Amino acid sequence: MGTDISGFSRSDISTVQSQPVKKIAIFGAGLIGGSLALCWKGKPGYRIVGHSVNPKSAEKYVALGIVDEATTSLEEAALDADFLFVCVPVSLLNDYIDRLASLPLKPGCIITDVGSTKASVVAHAERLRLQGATFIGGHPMAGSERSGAEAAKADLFENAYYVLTPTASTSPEAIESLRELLQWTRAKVVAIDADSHDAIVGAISHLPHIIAVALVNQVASYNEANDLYRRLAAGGFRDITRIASGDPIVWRDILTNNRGVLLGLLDDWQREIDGFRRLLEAEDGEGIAERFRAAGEFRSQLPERRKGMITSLHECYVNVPDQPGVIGRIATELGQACINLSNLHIIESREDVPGVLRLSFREAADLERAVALIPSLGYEVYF
Ligand SMILES: NC(=O)C1=CN([C@@H]2O[C@H](COP(=O)(O)OP(=O)(O)OC[C@H]3O[C@@H](n4cnc5c(N)ncnc54)[C@H](O)[C@@H]3O)[C@@H](O)[C@H]2O)C=CC1
Ligand SMILES: O=C(O)C(=O)Cc1ccc(O)cc1
Repeated sequence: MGTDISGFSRSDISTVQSQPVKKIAIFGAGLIGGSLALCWKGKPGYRIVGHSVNPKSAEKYVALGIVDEATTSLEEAALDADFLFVCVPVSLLNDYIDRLASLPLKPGCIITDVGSTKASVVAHAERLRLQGATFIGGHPMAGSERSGAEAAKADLFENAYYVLTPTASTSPEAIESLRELLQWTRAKVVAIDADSHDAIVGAISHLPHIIAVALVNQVASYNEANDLYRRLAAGGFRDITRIASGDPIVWRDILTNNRGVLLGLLDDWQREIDGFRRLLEAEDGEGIAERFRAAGEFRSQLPERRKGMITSLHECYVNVPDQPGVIGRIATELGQACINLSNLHIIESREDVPGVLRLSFREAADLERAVALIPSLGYEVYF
């Protein structure tokens, strides 16, 4: 079986060529909506239509090649669509679903969303009793601290979990049809109920985002008196607080929407921290060591690294001379060696870190290959 450069096989093409083209409407093609759109864009049998309230954004979706067409008309995007993906911040989801439900949608179409919380939107859609359409809550559990259409990537969800939250009244055929479409994301699709989703994701994603932001703000306040805090924070601190750079509006909406769950989790967090305080007050070194042992044991049971919530980046620093063309050369050589660079950052101050270029990779294997290649180009690499 042959495979073409966009990754689909000839048998995929012949299967879909005989079937009518499926229209996929994406409402809000930002990081997540845009990345989903790219999973189907250019594949035979799909037409991707982007919607934005902002005409400039709609034009940008087409210019970036994320969608086949874009419109500012909700109705135009929704009409005849087989799948409608609502990819806007959580506080807007219910309103979008209300407005879509008021339109003469294609019978049998599936409306889904990508919000990071699921209970409220699923309950809202259940109450609406959609006529002829099915709503299935969805959450692709991969992302990044970046946002907007420019950050969209076709492989964002590869190997990640994609949670669907059907209810007792969702037809198995509709779930199957959405699952089939989501195969193009190469994510692992799982179905759980919305309340369990919010409890689990609250603990493994939302609480860590709160902790990261609190930690950064605590250190920022010390830094007001002494800039060394910031300058020495380039290593582990930088890594564990990466998620504090998430989009403020997206995170405002997620945290306020999952408020009930988070208040309970913060009580438990307070108890954990108070436990540490008591161990320190009692100078109980063995107690502290025991906490590290318990954490290490559970952590060693986590699944192998896969893209998911709080994916860490793999980074190295490269020392390069201040000459024109050097950065371009490194990027080109990595590209030619098929090493996927996820970000390249020029560091202004040489004092803080061992090199002036920071290269980030999503996969550890790409970092390893870059670290092996770069010295052969004549540059020192640190990681
Ligand atoms: N950021 C992440 O890593 C992840 C986010 N999500 C969820 O995906 C959804 C979208 O988030 P991102 O793609 O990260 O955000 P984004 O900021 O990249 O994209 C948001 C999209 O919504 C549109 N939008 C924003 N405000 C709007 C308004 N007032 N009216 C109409 N459209 C508006 C924007 O134009 C943009 O197209 C959110 O519900 C979020 O909870 C899910 C998984 C991961
Ligand atoms: O950047 C990271 O590692 C994240 O945790 C991204 C993320 C943010 C929100 C989600 O609902 C899912 C994933």
